[in-house]
Amino acid sequence: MNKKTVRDVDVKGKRVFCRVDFNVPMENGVITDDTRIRAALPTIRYLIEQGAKVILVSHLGRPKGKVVEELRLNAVAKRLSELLGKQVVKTDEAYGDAVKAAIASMKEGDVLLLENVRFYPGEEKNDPELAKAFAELADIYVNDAFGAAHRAHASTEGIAHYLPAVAGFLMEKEIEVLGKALSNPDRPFTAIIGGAKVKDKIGVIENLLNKVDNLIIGGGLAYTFVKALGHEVGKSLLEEDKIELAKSFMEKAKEKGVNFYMPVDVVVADRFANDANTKVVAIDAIPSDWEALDIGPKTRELYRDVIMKSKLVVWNGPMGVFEMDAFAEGTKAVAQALADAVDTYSVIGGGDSAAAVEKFGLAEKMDHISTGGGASLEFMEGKQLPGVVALNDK
Ligand SMILES: Nc1ncnc2c1ncn2[C@@H]1O[C@H](COP(=O)(O)OP(=O)(O)O)[C@@H](O)[C@H]1O
Ligand SMILES: O=C(OP(=O)(O)O)[C@H](O)COP(=O)(O)O
Repeated sequence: MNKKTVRDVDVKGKRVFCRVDFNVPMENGVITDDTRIRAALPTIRYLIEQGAKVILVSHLGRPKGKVVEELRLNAVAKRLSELLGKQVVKTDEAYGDAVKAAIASMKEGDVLLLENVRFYPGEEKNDPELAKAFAELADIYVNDAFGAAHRAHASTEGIAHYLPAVAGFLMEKEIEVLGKALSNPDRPFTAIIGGAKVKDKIGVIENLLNKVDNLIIGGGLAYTFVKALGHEVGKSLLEEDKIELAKSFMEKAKEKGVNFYMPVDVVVADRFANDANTKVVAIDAIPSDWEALDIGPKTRELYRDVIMKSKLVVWNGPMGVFEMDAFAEGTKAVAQALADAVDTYSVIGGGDSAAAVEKFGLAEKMDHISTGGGASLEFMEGKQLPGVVALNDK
C-alpha cells in the first residue's frame, strides 16, 4: 500500500482521531458478533502502547442524521472495555464542548469512544464543517475502518483533508490481502453475492462480470433477478426499479461467457418469523402471499458443486435470513462448502457474512474474513476507496 500508516507518525502524547468500523450486528441491545471490534484491537493497542490519547469514532446502523436511542454505542464501549481490559470512556456526542472537555482530561494511553457519527446529518453528506469540527478534536487522523472505506463521509474522508492522515493496521492488512488475491486471480474465480442491500450491491455485479468466471446470486438480492426472469416472487425482497438492470446483467453474463447461477428452488415462509409455516418450492412457484427467505436444497447442492471446482471464491452476503435457524441452511451450506474446499482460496466479506461463518464455527477454515462487505466488493471491482485515497501518500 502506498499510503502512510500509524508506523509512519509519532503519536506519543498526541490526540489521535481513530475512525473504526464498530458497525456490529445487535439484537435487543446485545452485540451478537464482535468480529469488527476485535479486528480493530491491534491498532488500538498499538496507539495505547505508544502513549497516544485514543479517540475512537464509528457509525452504527443507518440512523439517517438523527439520534436513534437503540443505535447509541454504549454496548460497544462496554464490550471494548472488556476486550482491552481497560476502561473506555464514552461520550453522548461526537463533537462539541462536552467532547472537547472529555478529551482535555485524557492522559496518554487513555481511550475515549465518541457517539455514533451518523446521528449528525453532516456525516453522510461529507459536510466540510463537520469534518473541521472533528479535526479540531485531534492532532492526527487514523483510518482503520476498512468496512466503511467505500463511503466518502465526514469521518471517513472529509477529516483527512485537515489533519495528517494515515491508515491503521486493519486497513493496511485488508488492502494487502485483497489486493494479492484479486490482482491476478486464480481461476476458476467465483463470486457469490447475497444479502439484503440490493441497491448497494446490484451495481457491483456489472463490474464483476468483467472479472469472474462464475457468478452466484443468493439472499434477498436474488428475487429482483427472479422477477427479471419473469417469475413471481410473492412477498420476497424486491427492488422494482432494478428489474431492467438485472435483466441486462443476465444478458451481459451470456455475452461474456460468465456462468450466472440463480436459485432453482427456495424456502418460502408465510411470515417473517422463525416459527412461520415453511415449504420448499421451485423458483417459478413462489406463492403470491409467501416470501422466499432461503435457498432450497437443490440450489445448495448446485452452489456447492461450483464452489468445490473453483480456485478462488469471494463471498459477500448471506444466502438467506440465517439469523433465524429455519432459514440458515442455505448460508450454512455455502460456508460448509468453502470450509471443505481446501484447494480453494476463500475470501468472506461483509459484517453479516462474517457473523454467519462465526456462528457456524467455520471461521478458522476460511482464508480471509474481510471486515468489509460493500468495501471489499468495490475494491474487487477495481474502484478507488475514498477513505483510502484521502490518506497521505508514503
Ligand atoms: N431472502 C432474504 N430476504 C430478506 N432478507 C434476507 C434474505 N437473505 C438474506 N437476508 C438478510 O440479509 C442481511 C445481510 O445483508 P447485507 O448487509 O447485504 O450482508 P453483509 O453484511 O454480509 O454485506 C441479513 O441480515 C439477512 O437476514
Ligand atoms: O456494515 C457495513 O457494510 P457491509 O454490510 O457492506 O459489510 C459497513 O459498516 C458500512 O455500512 P453502510 O453500508 O451502512 O455504509
